[in-house]
Amino acid sequence: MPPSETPLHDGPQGVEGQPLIVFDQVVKRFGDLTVLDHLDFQVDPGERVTLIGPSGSGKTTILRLLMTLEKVTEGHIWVDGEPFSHMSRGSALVPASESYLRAKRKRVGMVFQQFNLFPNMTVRQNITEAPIHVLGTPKDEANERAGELLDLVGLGEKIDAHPTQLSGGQQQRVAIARALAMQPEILLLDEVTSALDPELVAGVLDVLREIAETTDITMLCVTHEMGFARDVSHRVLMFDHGRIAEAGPPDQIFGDPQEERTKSFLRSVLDNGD
Ligand SMILES: Nc1ncnc2c1ncn2[C@@H]1O[C@H](COP(=O)(O)OP(=O)(O)OP(=O)(O)O)[C@@H](O)[C@H]1O
Repeated sequence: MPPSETPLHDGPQGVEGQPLIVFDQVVKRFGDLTVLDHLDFQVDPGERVTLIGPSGSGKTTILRLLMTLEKVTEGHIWVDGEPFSHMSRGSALVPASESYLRAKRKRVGMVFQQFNLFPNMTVRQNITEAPIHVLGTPKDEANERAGELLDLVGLGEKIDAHPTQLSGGQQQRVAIARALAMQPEILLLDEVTSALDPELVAGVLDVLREIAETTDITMLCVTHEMGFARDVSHRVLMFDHGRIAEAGPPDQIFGDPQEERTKSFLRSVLDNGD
């Protein structure tokens, strides 16, 4: 799916043919450190985008902004034509309030490197907690959906287990099911296999491949798993110092990169055996 050519300037309107996510001149600073530097990019509905680039180039910060865990320093983020980092007040955009962000956050699911499951809850409770308490889903319906999602990630028989009884790969598959239980339009994946023993990586990637193939969820994925990125993404963005150094379909970025920074980054990843 090609990236949308829709211009940014009239304010995206959330109609068919418009991008789902727009970063418009986004700057993110932590103190004196500029992590994202007037960043512009767009993601279409259903598009799967992989973010690659050296450590510290700002990839995780992009996901955290979309999860509303960070706030932009300058610029704007739009989702489905509506302000995401800000909210409208009359004709002006003002910084978003916590309640506004909480409502927006429901559209986005994130899976982290560390699985972050609640250790005192069963697998079922981990998955149904947010749908019941945030979305108001009836308990029976949430339980039924938890069972379906656990089947999808191949863990149907673990519904009453506790996270400590599961391997890292199984915990991460539960974390994927938990993110999907909120029925997000956007799924953010941040190095989801980095904390796993090598033999557990393939099982998690297979689950994500299946989700990519069988749903139209929009995915933004930070990963060093280049084979996976090549298989599932429509587009790869190579970041360097908070800007996009190169962007294109995976065959081009991995097979025929144009920028020296992309070439040296890919060489370093391959040298590390990833
Ligand atoms: N809360 C924070 N406070 C201060 N500095 C931060 C904070 N979060 C991130 N940074 C800094 O911002 C820079 C970009 O971090 P980010 O995690 O987005 O990079 P990354 O490209 O995802 O790197 P990696 O591949 O190592 O995860 C880093 O220098 C990091 O130390």
